[in-house]
Amino acid sequence: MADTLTVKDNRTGKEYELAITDGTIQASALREIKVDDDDFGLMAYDPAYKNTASCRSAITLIDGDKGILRYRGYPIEQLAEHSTFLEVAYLLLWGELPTKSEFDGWVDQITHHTYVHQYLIHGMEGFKWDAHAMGKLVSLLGTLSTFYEDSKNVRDPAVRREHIIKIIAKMPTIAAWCFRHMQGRPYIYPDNGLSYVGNFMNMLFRMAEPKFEPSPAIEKALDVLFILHADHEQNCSASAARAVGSAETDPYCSLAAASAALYGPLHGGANEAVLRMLREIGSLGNIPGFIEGVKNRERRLMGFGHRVYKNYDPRARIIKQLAHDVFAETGKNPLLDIALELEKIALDDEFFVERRLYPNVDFYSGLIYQSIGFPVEFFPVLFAIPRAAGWLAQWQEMLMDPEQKIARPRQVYIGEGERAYVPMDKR
Ligand SMILES: CC(=O)SCCNC(=O)CCNC(=O)[C@H](O)C(C)(C)COP(=O)(O)OP(=O)(O)OC[C@H]1O[C@@H](n2cnc3c(N)ncnc32)[C@H](O)[C@@H]1OP(=O)(O)O
Ligand SMILES: O=C([O-])CC(=O)C(=O)O
Repeated sequence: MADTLTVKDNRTGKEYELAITDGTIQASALREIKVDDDDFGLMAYDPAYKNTASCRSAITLIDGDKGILRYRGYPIEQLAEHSTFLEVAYLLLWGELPTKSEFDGWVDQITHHTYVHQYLIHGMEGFKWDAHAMGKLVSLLGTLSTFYEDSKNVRDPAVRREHIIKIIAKMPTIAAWCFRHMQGRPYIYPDNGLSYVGNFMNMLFRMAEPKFEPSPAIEKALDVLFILHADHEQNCSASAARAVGSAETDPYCSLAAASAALYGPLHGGANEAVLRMLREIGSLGNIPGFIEGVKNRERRLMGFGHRVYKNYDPRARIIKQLAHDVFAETGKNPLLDIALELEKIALDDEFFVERRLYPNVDFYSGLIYQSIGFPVEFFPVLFAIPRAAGWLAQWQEMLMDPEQKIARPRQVYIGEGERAYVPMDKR
């Protein structure tokens, strides 16, 4: 049932009637009132786009009040239980679950693009050994664009598909080499006889012959984490990929921009920040003092809160459960008890309840990564690898949308009016 809303353009005095269904102003109504370039009358001021839909999308649905997440209509719980990361990547990018032959073809294509140009190593060698892995990833993704001039032809669907495959295939190789560089160990080349995650882990952890073989439970856990991180509609990094890509920038540079956004501690860098926070708290006895500091706004409880979820993040629930499966193999992470107690206290405290702050995807993931053997600086990279599938799906959808134009928000100018230049000796 549609409601209507009347808005007035104060500049022209014109009135418009908008149809609202389920709290959303319909796109068709918005089209009717679309302003032309010279008409500033209907500009909305919405800092941080809290209430602005920047696009139409058919990829991912979040119902933040109910704590629901679906990729292309499939609930995240079902995908985590039954699917694999490469199948989910296919679903996000091409809209449907693949048939057996489509899937085999997809895996075959990904598998045959895992190698990166040898010269990329020169770029890697330019970094300090202890440079943050995310800084390296951002730079190397941008560098890759210089190897693929043809990727600039973003309006060609065949070119887009080729580079989507290349990026998904090469992300684990670049990430693993960032890790080896950090550790001062020789780079390991891809082994295309292994699974996506198996190959990644071999490139990370192999010491000498024979190849590194993760336990099936650990390999599965990392694959499930990849599924859970693959997309999340118009988050900060996906919006960066769309905005940069809307200038018809190539996909490598668009994803470098997305990775840079993900790096921040309020976004994908929160998984690293959570682990540092848990270490700093150090013991159960320090939790009440820490929580007081949060309530006094001295700091944030990292891994809590979300722009869209005002209920428990469904991924956090799955990851919390997954942690137990991993700890059965690796031994319990000693920081788990601090995380559980923080959650218990926060979910019972008026400050967090009033603001509807719940654990997000980053709250428990780092405990798993640490137990598998990753250093904290590498956690955001583990987020970026699967999120590349979502970024590419969002980037591709943006380019295919006939309504899409270059992303270019307006502003409300609050600076000085016109004034005359004052020579320096008169100031
Ligand atoms: C993959 C992801 O990106 S998931 C998010 C990962 N980021 C984090 O875990 C970092 C911690 N969380 C946060 O900083 C925020 O919750 C964000 C950035 C995720 C969302 O921010 P916004 O939607 O802009 O919410 P905003 O910052 O306006 O917070 C609303 C209120 O809750 C409080 N709040 C939000 N998150 C937290 C938190 N983690 N700890 C303490 N207080 C918080 C704010 O202080 C604010 O309170 P106020 O209204 O009294 O001023
Ligand atoms: O959606 C967001 O704002 C943050 C994000 O990427 C996620 O939670 O996975």
